[in-house]
Amino acid sequence: MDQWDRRCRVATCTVNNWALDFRGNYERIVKTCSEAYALGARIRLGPELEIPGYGCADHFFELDTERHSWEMLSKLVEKSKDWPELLVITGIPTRFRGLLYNCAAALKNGKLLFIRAKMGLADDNVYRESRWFVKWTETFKHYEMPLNAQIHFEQSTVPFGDGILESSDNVRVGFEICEELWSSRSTNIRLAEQGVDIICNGSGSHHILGKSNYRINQLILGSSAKVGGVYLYANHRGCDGDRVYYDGASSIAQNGDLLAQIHQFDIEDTCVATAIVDLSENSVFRQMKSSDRGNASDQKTVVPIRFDGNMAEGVKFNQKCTERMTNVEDLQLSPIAELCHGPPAYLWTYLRRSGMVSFRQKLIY
Ligand SMILES: NC(=O)CC[C@H](N)C(=O)O
Repeated sequence: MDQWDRRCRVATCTVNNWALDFRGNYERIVKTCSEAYALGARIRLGPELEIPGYGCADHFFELDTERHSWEMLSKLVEKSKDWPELLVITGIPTRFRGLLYNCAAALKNGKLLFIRAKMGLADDNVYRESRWFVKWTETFKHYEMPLNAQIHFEQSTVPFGDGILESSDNVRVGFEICEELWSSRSTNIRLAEQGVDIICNGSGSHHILGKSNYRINQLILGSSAKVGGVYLYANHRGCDGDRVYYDGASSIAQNGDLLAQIHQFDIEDTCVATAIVDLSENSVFRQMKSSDRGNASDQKTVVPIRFDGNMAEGVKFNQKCTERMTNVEDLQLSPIAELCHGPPAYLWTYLRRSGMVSFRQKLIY
């Protein structure tokens, strides 16, 4: 049974992580978690495969990539005791039954809660995910996965697969990893049918002219306007391990409204955005659509993975919910503005990653 005051501060972030920079990536993740926590957030979402970096390419064939990622995850789980009320969602490759999955990991206050495996891989355009990963196919099914005893955790197993998390105060958190949103069978539909309050999408989505606006306006806002709920989207920024450029624009939406969006082409290493959302608004929004209520009532009830701690607390009684953004024009660039801001941002991150001090460009031919 829902409680009445269900306001909660949620956080998303853009992180300029680099393929195989395990320590640096860990530090950036810790920085964003600390910032989100200091701002009073109860959940912090990071981008896809955030721990090793999205663009590790054939390094995903090397066991060292998994091993160092899991070493960092173990450190992060320990570190999460510094933010006891914060649910941290990060990204990590995980081997289960001998197969490698692209996963989101959920952890809180020293405990690894769930490893959610990606259910639709990206192989179009510059993406080659099925070269390294397999997709998880068992909808809303998860298994107890034994943890590697060589890496320190205070627990010996963790649920692995597909599922929904539920806090002590019944806030439901679900996962839709990057490509799953782009697919016509988007996961957010069945998450909403299970009453999920907060949908987390950690992504590794690269820049193409106009793509960012499509991603936010058509996919994130379009989906959230259809199925309702809070949508947290986090994307990388920078070059990662590839020649492509990831263009951030991490955002927070609720019931079709944009509440926060991190700038597409900033050059900071990390950015955090938060919003105060009233989760009761999700119920009101969904209650209004009888067709979807009918669809939802047809579905079998999924037993959630419960975790300790309240999500809908910490917002003071006089703090208002974040209002819908009205200055989207400043954030959602025109194609000309994207052409002006994109290449300098790309050159900056490329220069920084290469360790050089400048570019040499012949001006006279
Ligand atoms: N990493 C992914 O799953 C990429 C998904 C999607 N095709 C995009 O370009 O953003």
